Amino acid sequence: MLIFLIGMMGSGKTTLGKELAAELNYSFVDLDAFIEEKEGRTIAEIFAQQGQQGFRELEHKALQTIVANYSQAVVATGGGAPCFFNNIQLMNQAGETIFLDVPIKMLVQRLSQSDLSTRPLLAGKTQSELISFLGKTLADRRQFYVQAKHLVAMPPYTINALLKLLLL
Ligand SMILES: Nc1ncnc2c1ncn2[C@@H]1O[C@H](COP(=O)(O)OP(=O)(O)OP(=O)(O)O)[C@@H](O)[C@H]1O
Ligand SMILES: O=C(O)C1=C[C@@H](O)[C@@H](O)[C@H](O)C1
Ligand SMILES: [Mg+2]
Repeated sequence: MLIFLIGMMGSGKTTLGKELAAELNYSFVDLDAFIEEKEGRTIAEIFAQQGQQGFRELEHKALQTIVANYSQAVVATGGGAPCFFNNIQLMNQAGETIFLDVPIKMLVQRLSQSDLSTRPLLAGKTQSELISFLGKTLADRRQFYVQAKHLVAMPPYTINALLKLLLL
């Protein structure tokens, strides 16, 4: 089975995805890391050199490659991945999708403690700019995120709760 974790930057896709994959004895694939390795460039460099549109094209191709090459994996997607091309349908057809729905306040708390320079859409933003950007972005993206087959609202999540959701 392929399991895709989707949600905003800071919602815990990478953190939780690693734990879930270890629990299931599945491969763990981080879409952003997969793109960086394939390209030999960081996400920030790709944005700087090719813009967001160029990055979204690489992201779509990477997702197609993962779907074609993995059968048992937990995939932590990038925050915007479900919102471009037909990526959400692609993931829903290929496996199980879980939307990690985390309140903006908590995203801000977590992200302000992390390195924003690796996240080009957030780099250089003040705390109040971060709050308004995340609020607006989540409002735009929710229509895609809610197409996931499963929704987990609010932390704390437990691995057991996720396994139950997936009937595993
Ligand atoms: N359940 C949790 N409880 C507390 N902190 C958490 C939890 N999950 C993640 N974090 C923290 O929040 C930050 C963001 O988590 P993580 O990188 O897993 O998010 P992400 O969804 O993969 O974000 P991105 O889309 O930017 O890759 C990290 O600093 C991480 O330690
Ligand atoms: O939310 C987004 O649009 C992004 C999230 C990150 O995971 C990266 O995929 C990139 O920084 C863009
Ligand atoms: Mg991540």
